[in-house]
Amino acid sequence: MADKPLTRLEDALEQILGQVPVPDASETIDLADSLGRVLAEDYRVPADVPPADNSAVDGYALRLADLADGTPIAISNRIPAGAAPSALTPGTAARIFTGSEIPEGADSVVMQENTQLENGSLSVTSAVTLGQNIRRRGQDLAQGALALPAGTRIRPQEMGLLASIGHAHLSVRPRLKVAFFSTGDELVSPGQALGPGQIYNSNRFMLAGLLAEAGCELVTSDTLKDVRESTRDALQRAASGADLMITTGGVSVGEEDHVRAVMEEMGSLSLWRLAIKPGKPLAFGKISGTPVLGLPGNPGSVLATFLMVGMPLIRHLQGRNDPNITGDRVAVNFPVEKTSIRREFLRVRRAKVEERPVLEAHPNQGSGLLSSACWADGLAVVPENTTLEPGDLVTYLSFEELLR
Ligand SMILES: Nc1nc2c(c(=O)[nH]1)N[C@H]1C(S)=C(S)[C@@H](COP(=O)(O)OP(=O)(O)OC[C@H]3O[C@@H](n4cnc5c(N)ncnc54)[C@H](O)[C@@H]3O)O[C@H]1N2
Ligand code: MOO
Repeated sequence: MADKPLTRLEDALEQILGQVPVPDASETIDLADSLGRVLAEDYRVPADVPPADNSAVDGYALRLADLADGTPIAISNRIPAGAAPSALTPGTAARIFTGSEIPEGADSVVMQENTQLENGSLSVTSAVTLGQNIRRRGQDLAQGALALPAGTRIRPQEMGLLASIGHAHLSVRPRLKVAFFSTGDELVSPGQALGPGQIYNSNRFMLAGLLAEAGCELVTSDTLKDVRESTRDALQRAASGADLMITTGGVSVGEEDHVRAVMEEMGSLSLWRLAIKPGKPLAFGKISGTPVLGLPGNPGSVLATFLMVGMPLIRHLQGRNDPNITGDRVAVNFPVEKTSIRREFLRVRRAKVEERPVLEAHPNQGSGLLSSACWADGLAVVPENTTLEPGDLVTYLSFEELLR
C-alpha cells in the first residue's frame, strides 16, 4: 500500500463520505438547550411573523390623506404595544409606540420627532410618504414558508427565529458520540513530571476543544501505549458506543505505528496517505462498522487534518446542510519557492498593508509545532506543484470558518 500514489484531498473526502451513511436518529430537546445542535426536520412558519402590521417607531398613526390641507388633526386614541387597537376615527391620529399594532384606517406612521403638539392637536413638520414606518404583517416570515430546513446547525439567531414562530421544543440530531485515543509511549498528562524521553500529551486537549466546538460529545478520551493488542482491543471496545473514533499518532510507517496496522490487519483500512502537507499519513477505515479517522501524531498536523478532513466528516455525520466552505482569495506577502506534490496548508495570519488585506505566514511551519497555530488565524492553501510570489492570490480559510 505504501507504493500507491497519494490520494488527493477531494478524492479522499468523497471516498470517506461515501462509506459513511448519515444517521437518521432524532431526539426532542428544549429550545433553550439547542445552541449548536442540528435540526432533524424542516421547520415551517405556522402563522405570519409579525402577526399584524405594526409601527417601527414611537409616533402617530394616521391616514396620509388627512394631512392634505395642513390643518392640525386631533389625537383620538393611544395604542400601547400589546393592545388590540380599535379602528382609527377618520380625520384623527392615534398615539402609537414601536411594535404597537396599526389601527384599521391608518396608512402611515409619523415619528414623534417630526411632529408638533399644540392643544392636543398634531401638526406634521416633515414630508410623509404612504406606508412609512409600518412593518408589514408577515414581512419576516410568511405563514407556510420554510423557516429553517432539516440539517441547520442552530446558532443564537436560529434560536431566536425558532422562538419567534413559537417552538418551545425541537427535534434535533443526537449529539455525535466521538471516542478519541491519543497513542504513544512518550505521552504524559500535564500536571505530572516529565521523565526522560517523555512529552506532554497536547493532542488530547486540543481534540477535546475541537470536538466541543464542533458540537460533539466526547465519550472516551484515552491514551494508548504503542502496543498492537491493546490498541486493537481499545478500538474494538469503543466502537459500539461511538459514532466516530478519532486517533492521533501511529499511522506512519514505523513498526511502532499500530493504529494503521490494526486497521489493516482487520481488513478495514480503506484510505491511507493523502497528498496534503501536513497530514500525509492520515488513515481512514472502519472497526466493527464504526468509522475511524487516524490522524498523524504531530500536533500541527492534527489541527490541519482535523479541520480539513475531520470537520467535513463530522458535518456529514451530523446531517448538516451548510454550504461548502470556500474561504477568501487573499494575496500572500511571502514567496513559496519550492513546489510540492502535496497541497500545503500554511499557518497564516490576515494583516493589512496600505489598507489591502494580505496573508503573513509564520516562519516556522513545522508540523510538530503549536506555537505557529496559536499565532495564526487560519490556513492558506498552496496548490500542488505551485510556487508563489508576493502578491499572488491564494485561498485563505479562517479557523473560524473551518470550525463552523
Ligand atoms: N519514514 C517515514 N517517517 C515518517 C513519515 C514518512 O512518510 N516516512 N511521515 C512523517 C509524517 S509527515 C508524520 S505527520 C509523522 C506521523 O507519524 P504518526 O502519525 O505515526 O505519529 P507518531 O509517530 O506517533 O508521532 C509523531 C510526532 O507527534 C508526537 N505526538 C504524537 N502524539 C502526540 C500527542 N498526543 N501530543 C503531543 N505530541 C504527540 C510524537 O511524539 C512525534 O513527535 O510521521 C513522520 N515520519
Ligand atoms: O504529514 Mo506530516 O503531518 O507533514 O508532518
